Amino acid sequence: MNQSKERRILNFVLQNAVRGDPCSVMETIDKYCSEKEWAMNVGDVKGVILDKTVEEINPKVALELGTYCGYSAVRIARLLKAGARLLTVEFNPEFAAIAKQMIEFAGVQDKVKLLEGPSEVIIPQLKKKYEVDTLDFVFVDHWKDRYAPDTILLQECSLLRKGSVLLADNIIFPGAPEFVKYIRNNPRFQCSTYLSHLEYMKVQDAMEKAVFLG
Ligand SMILES: Cc1ncnc2c1ncn2[C@@H]1O[C@H](/C=C/CNC(=O)c2cc(-c3ccc(F)cc3)cc(O)c2O)C[C@H]1O
Ligand SMILES: [Mg+2]
Repeated sequence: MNQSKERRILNFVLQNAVRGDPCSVMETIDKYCSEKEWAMNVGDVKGVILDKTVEEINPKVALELGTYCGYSAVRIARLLKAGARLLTVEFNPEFAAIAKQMIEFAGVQDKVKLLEGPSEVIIPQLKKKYEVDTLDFVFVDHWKDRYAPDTILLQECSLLRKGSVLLADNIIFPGAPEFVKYIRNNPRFQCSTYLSHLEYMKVQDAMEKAVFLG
């Protein structure tokens, strides 16, 4: 059975990146996806916005929705301080298996817990099953029509506290119009938009930062 693109990306990393070096893994994925096969990683341009946001917050507990191949999980985890952790959610078993290997190869597995399943099932389990009190940071990068319902679900599950920060990818391309409408008109969130470029392309994209006001 022929290999998937995601499997080819992982193999390229295993053969060309430096084991235990997160930056090497990120650079290798970015090289493959800009030169050989495009893939929907947050990438090196928007990745800098993600880095700056994580460094500013210095989260103890971070959540990612949409692991895919693990590129942003590695990107976020490399910046987490000792004792901090990233929970990342992925419901496609093939992607989860690839991401797991990517995260282990990068050497950040002690900071990352990959939770396999749909976000609408995992989010309500975070407090009891995964011992989360509240989330300091949430990177939203899964199916775009899930951004708004999951933001509402996070609030319903009391997982956000005053100052919790959401960062959502792809606000322009492919776009998440319901989410943008919901979050920008919601007095409980302070929003800002970071204009950027779609991963590996000259196309414009943006990320939305939303601070929960409690
Ligand atoms: C609800 C739920 N629960 C758990 N995992 C979930 C989930 N919904 C998706 N996922 C998982 O996240 C990943 C999905 C991410 C969705 N991201 C995208 O669809 C996406 C698409 C593009 C894009 C841009 C230009 C184009 F021409 C074409 C596509 C760019 C991006 O940065 C993206 O994140 C993989 C999927 O299995
Ligand atoms: Mg994205």
